[in-house]
Amino acid sequence: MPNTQLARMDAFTFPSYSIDLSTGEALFDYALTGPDGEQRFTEVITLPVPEESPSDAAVAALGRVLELLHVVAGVSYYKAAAPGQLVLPAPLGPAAAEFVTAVYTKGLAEYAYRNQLPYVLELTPRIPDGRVQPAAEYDNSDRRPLSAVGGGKDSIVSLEALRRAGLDPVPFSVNPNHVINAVNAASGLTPLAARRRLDPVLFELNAAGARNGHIPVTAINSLIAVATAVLHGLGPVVMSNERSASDPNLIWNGHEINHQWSKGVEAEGLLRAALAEHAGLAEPYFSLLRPLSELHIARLFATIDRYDDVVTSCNAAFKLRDASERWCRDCPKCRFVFLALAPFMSRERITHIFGGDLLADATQIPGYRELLGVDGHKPFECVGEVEESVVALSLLAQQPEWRDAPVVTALVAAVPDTAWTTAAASDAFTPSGALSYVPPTYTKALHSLTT
Ligand SMILES: CC(=O)N[C@H]1[C@@H](OP(=O)(O)OP(=O)(O)OC[C@H]2O[C@@H](n3ccc(=O)[nH]c3=O)[C@H](O)[C@@H]2O)O[C@H](CO)[C@@H](O)[C@@H]1O[C@H](C)C(=O)N[C@@H](C)C(=O)N[C@@H](CCC(=O)O)C(=O)O
Ligand SMILES: Nc1ncnc2c1ncn2[C@@H]1O[C@H](COP(=O)(O)OP(=O)(O)OP(=O)(O)O)[C@@H](O)[C@H]1O
Repeated sequence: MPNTQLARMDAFTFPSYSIDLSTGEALFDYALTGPDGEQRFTEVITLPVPEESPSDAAVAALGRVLELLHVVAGVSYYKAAAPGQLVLPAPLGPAAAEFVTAVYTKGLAEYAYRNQLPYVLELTPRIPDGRVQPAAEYDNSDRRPLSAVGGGKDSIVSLEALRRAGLDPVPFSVNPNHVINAVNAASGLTPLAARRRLDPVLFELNAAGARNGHIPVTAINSLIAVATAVLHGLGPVVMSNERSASDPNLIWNGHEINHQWSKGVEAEGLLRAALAEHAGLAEPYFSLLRPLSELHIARLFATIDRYDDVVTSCNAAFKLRDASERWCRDCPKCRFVFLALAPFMSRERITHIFGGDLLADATQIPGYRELLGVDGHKPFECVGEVEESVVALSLLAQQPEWRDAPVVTALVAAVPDTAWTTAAASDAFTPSGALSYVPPTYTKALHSLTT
């Protein structure tokens, strides 16, 4: 379909979804519609099939979770045209409606900013009239947790914390790649995996110049994880989203633009409320690491060495095509994670993990200046706060092994005095008492690593 026709699309709809419980395959249909006709899409999400048939209560709760997933996974296709009308398939209660609205506005905020589409930030979904049948309560909070694994340091810290606390986690990933498979193998735990296949038509439209940009992928992966937990009779989904994920990159037209919005605490609270209201789930989902800074998580990761040969946080390794083998060593995320880990491990160990020493490479200085707030705004990537980077630098500047590294000396000279003052008073290693949804049973898991 030519882009001129896509540009005239005026509505996005959700024709149908279905699931085959014998294969775990769910089909989610979408349509962009306009005066020139419609463009249909089908996304295929395949859940792992449990050995034992799920109970009727689990099947009922699963159906409700999939209704939310159907709507949320539509963001990938909506963004190809960004029409003004978002026409939801069925009535929703207030909490589910608030969550869905936030996914399409706040979750697409970076996309709206980069494509200069301010109306996306104000989208109000059209919700069919009618009352939603209240969901039966489904309490699986005392079962084994499903722990999302992304292959990076954060999910490894959660997995080990849960294991040490005797909570017997089941690792879970969507489309596990070689990195995630290697992390799971290093854990020695038996994982579950779901598959997600975007409609290939989307890639054709992208190649032809359709609108494109970042989507709130964690919201999609989270709902797939919750669906898997329900289908397998497992307990809460445990994420590894840190406290700085809630902080925006910039403000645009009065709106916060946050690359990591669906990893943030607002999204977590909205998703929990939507799942309680729409699917009856009592304790479906939380982030174990929410009270911690990235720097604190890095310090905890340094105490665990069984994953050194496999851990990879670089997003380039997670591309659908042309993925890098492990760390690319030249992106904001590689720079930040190296800086955050370096104060807590030997130069030899970190060079082994990354396959190189970023702080010995002067070409990295401009990228580090952004992370330290000397130039530009916080990059659109999963990186910690400027303050955390300055605290890490201040620790390195005191260590004989690191203080003369070319990047460290250049950055120490570049950082303004005010930043050092702020870093000196930083609470980077004090778990935050602010909003967190970690239930009491799981607080001990966090304590097992932080104390
Ligand atoms: C790996 C990565 O960072 N991808 C982002 C990149 O996409 P790119 O085209 O370079 O590669 P692919 O990921 O292979 O995607 C190909 C196209 O497919 C579309 N698409 C992909 C996944 C999806 O769920 N929906 C889609 O529509 C899209 O059109 C791609 O062009 O740039 C894209 C545009 O900015 C980003 O959208 C890609 O991000 C992925 C969705 C992704 O998985 N990114 C995570 C690594 C990521 O950024 N995580 C954030 C958390 C953000 C959140 O709120 O959840 C983080 O860790 O901070
Ligand atoms: N493919 C995936 N399947 C399921 N969950 C995922 C996947 N990728 C990431 N996640 C989860 O999403 C959340 C955010 O991912 P993120 O990439 O920030 O974490 P990470 O890989 O654990 O650590 P790091 O920040 O070091 O990369 C984490 O809870 C992670 O476990």
